[in-house]
Amino acid sequence: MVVASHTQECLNQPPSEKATTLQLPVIDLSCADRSATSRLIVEACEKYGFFKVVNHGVPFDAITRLEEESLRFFSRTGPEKQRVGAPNPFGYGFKNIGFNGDLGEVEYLMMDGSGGSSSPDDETLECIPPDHRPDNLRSAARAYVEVVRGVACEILDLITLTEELLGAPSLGGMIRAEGNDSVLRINFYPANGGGSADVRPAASRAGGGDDVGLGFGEHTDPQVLTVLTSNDVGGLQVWVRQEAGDGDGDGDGGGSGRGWWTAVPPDPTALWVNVGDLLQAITNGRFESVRHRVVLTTSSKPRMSVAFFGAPPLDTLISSPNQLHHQPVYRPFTWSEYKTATYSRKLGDSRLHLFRRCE
Ligand SMILES: O=C(O)CCC(=O)C(=O)O
Ligand SMILES: [Fe+2]
Repeated sequence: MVVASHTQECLNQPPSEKATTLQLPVIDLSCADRSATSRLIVEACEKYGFFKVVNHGVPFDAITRLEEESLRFFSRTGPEKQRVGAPNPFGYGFKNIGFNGDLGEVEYLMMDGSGGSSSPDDETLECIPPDHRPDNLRSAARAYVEVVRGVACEILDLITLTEELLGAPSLGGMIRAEGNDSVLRINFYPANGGGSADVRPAASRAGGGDDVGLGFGEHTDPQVLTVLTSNDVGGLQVWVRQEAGDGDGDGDGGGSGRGWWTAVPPDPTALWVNVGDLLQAITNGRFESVRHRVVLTTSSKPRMSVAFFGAPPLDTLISSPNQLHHQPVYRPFTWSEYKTATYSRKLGDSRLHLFRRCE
């Protein structure tokens, strides 16, 4: 999938095309019929690469505690926040998303999401004076990772119940494995896109739109699966391919292929799941990793989101089971190789095509 990078030019500029609204799939994880749930998840992954999860079992308290502690952290002064170190890989970043010049109106914290007993960011924190250490935030993040990782594994286990994947190596096992490379990212987008509502360009105001800038540029997540939660401030948009949706937009807004940017209505009680690039490769392209972005609005409240990115240990070989292909689309590769390819490119750049087999 070719993904256009719109990020650079768009800092503080709302994207020109408007998002449509569309009913996105909702999965009830408490449903006792696991095969029916499995079918619904597979259908959602094939059609949208994205779905909402309700009755997921993550206690609302765990989410609100993490949000409150995160808000406390992001309310500190810039120099205080920077004391936790740059996000390399764990730490605090702002405006620069990643290492290759991508910019967004976002502050973020990268934390270990592996659920392992000793976490690499413990060492990073050793050098920070105790009164600057976000200890409460870290314990809230650990508690949250514990449960959200379980949800990610359950969803992956449900996917492997489908006939074609029966007998394939367990997808959930990849994220449960000792040494899994999962991470937690807490995003904080300023109210009013970081300025007053009047920062909107005239064209946007004339159109009656309330978008004020780009929080997080268009991209796909490189890992297996992302589980996202946010507060009640919207901004997330997903790209729905024309074959999947019945959107009423003009259908050629961004990236490759025809489709629509679709606004995801915020729901702090729900989780949202994105198919990542690795899952696209494992399913031989049957699932498509979803392109998404965050467009800031005139909300007087900051948007906060917490993304759990489920990833296997670095040396895990990514390949699709025989049942899923006559012709494998991608050559086998390790997560480590893929990660290197991802982090040496820009946020919106296409990466999976580098791993396609030569025809
Ligand atoms: O803030 C959001 O809703 C999305 C963030 C995101 O896409 C990411 O952290 O990869
Ligand atoms: Fe993302």
